[in-house]
Amino acid sequence: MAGPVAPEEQRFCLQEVLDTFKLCLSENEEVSLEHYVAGWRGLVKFLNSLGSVFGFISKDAVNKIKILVGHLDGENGPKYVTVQSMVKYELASDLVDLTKRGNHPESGCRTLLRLHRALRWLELFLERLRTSSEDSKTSVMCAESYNESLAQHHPWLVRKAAGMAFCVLPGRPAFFEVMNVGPPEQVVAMLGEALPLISEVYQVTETLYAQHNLLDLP
Ligand SMILES: CCCCCCCCCCCCC/C=C/[C@@H](O)[C@H](COP(=O)(O)O)NC(=O)CCCCCCCCCCCCCCC
Repeated sequence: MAGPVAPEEQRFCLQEVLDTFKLCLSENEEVSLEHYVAGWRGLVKFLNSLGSVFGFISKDAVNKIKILVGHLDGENGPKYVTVQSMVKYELASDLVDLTKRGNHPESGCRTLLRLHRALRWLELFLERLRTSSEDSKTSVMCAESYNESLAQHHPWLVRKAAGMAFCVLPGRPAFFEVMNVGPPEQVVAMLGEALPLISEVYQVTETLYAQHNLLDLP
């Protein structure tokens, strides 16, 4: 017998979230900020479903999402339609602190950069999950991915706290279950489809930021 239907937010499926990253890229390789933010919202929901230990991480992500939504919904919203237009607009209008923190601590450029770096972590972690075996440890895969990416931008205390949170990640079977995609083979297949799209969004943003020397924004 089928159980009671879970409320909408508990039934979400990671595939839908990863699919939003597909919507991010337009034909001319521009990254839609609205879809980018929607992708992150879904990931945060997933993170929250893993437990309150991850609260400090999701809180920071939510803050960043809010800042970007504020720009999107603000009076200059049309300038924030794509990451490309945002970069162009904020640089041309001197709205970015380029070398040290100053008058623009909430620029779209520096805020998105934080999520962009986290997207690299996601790419590395999902690739490890995809190629993992039944007895692989999610905590180890997560820590390795973090050390190769985000950790390089975090101070000691944040790295320590993140490392502690990783330890309580559920094991691979339970983790796959929370993803709510289906049996492990299906999770692996879904990841195989989603990953190239996530990498592409990452690469396009990375190239854009590199071209404008924005990869180290304070
Ligand atoms: C599944 C386990 C999830 C582990 C998440 C790994 C990422 C660990 C990041 C730890 C960040 C700690 C919070 C503090 C961050 C800030 O200091 C720091 C710098 O900001 P600032 O320059 O404004 O000060 N912020 C950041 O680097 C942004 C972090 C954003 C992290 C978002 C992580 C979302 C994770 C989504 C999980 C989805 C997993 C899906 C897998 C199937």
